[in-house]
Amino acid sequence: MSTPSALTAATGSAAAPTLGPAPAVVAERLGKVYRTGAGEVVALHDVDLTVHAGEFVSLIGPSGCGKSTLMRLVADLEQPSAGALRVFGRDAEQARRAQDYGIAFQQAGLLPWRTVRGNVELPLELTREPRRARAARADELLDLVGLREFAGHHPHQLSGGMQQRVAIARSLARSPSLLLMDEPFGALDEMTRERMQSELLRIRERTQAAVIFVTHSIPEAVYLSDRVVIMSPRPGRVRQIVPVTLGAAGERSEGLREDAAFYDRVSAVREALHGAAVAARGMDVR
Ligand SMILES: Nc1ncnc2c1ncn2[C@@H]1O[C@H](COP(=O)(O)OP(=O)(O)OP(=O)(O)O)[C@@H](O)[C@H]1O
Repeated sequence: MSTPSALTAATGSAAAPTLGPAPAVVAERLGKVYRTGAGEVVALHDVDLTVHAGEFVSLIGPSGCGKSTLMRLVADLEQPSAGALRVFGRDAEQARRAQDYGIAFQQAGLLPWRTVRGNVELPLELTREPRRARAARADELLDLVGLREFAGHHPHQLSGGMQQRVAIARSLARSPSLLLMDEPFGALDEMTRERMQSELLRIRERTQAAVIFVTHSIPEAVYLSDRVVIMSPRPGRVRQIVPVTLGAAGERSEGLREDAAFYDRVSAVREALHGAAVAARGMDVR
């Protein structure tokens, strides 16, 4: 069950006066039911969430609670069964056509027959960007993720972390105002993962894009986010939203991971997650 205060915090800005840029994402009473041969699966029910322009929000919750489904709805890869969804004030299909967002999911999803440069340039080719502009943009992005010298390599010649960096560079090709990242670091070892998190903070500081980030790691969510959204077990709802308040992306250094304020936020998210699980078990006992 969602707490009223969490929902108020989550949706408050949906009704706020339209000052400043439109929120990156507004979901109102969003629902998704999958219909399969074996019956119906209610993946999301009454999800209310606002992600502000430039904000970093992580989604965390038990396996199967609908995190990826929510991302797929925002990306217009699935259609909602109920409720409303706006991406920068447009519906999800318009936002996809306007290329308001970039996507980086767990599998880097690179085309193996293309070079690193070819992969990064792909979104620009699809929109028929002139060759020279494409090359210049790819150079810029490969610099940003520290892979310029690997431009001519193919994905299989790179480590997992490097492949993810290529995927992130590609997701930034059209300078999106929103990045959708579904467990992008899930398959990486701990050291590489921490390095990638720091890089993502740096990239975010440079691009000022809003980010919706799915993860199973509480410390990762806290280290990266402005707010952590805790979802309840299926059918997924927003159970609670934990503000992180550890400073801007550019102010978060490696040392923060040892900071008492960091541990405090990690505990707050852990308790909220635990509360969501207990509440769900309570609901099941009927
Ligand atoms: N295409 C589909 N058809 C039928 N059911 C689906 C489909 N995609 C997802 N589901 C179901 O919807 C529910 C939510 O799935 P989803 O992948 O969104 O969860 P998740 O929170 O991202 O899980 P995880 O943390 O394990 O990645 C699950 O019960 C899943 O089995």
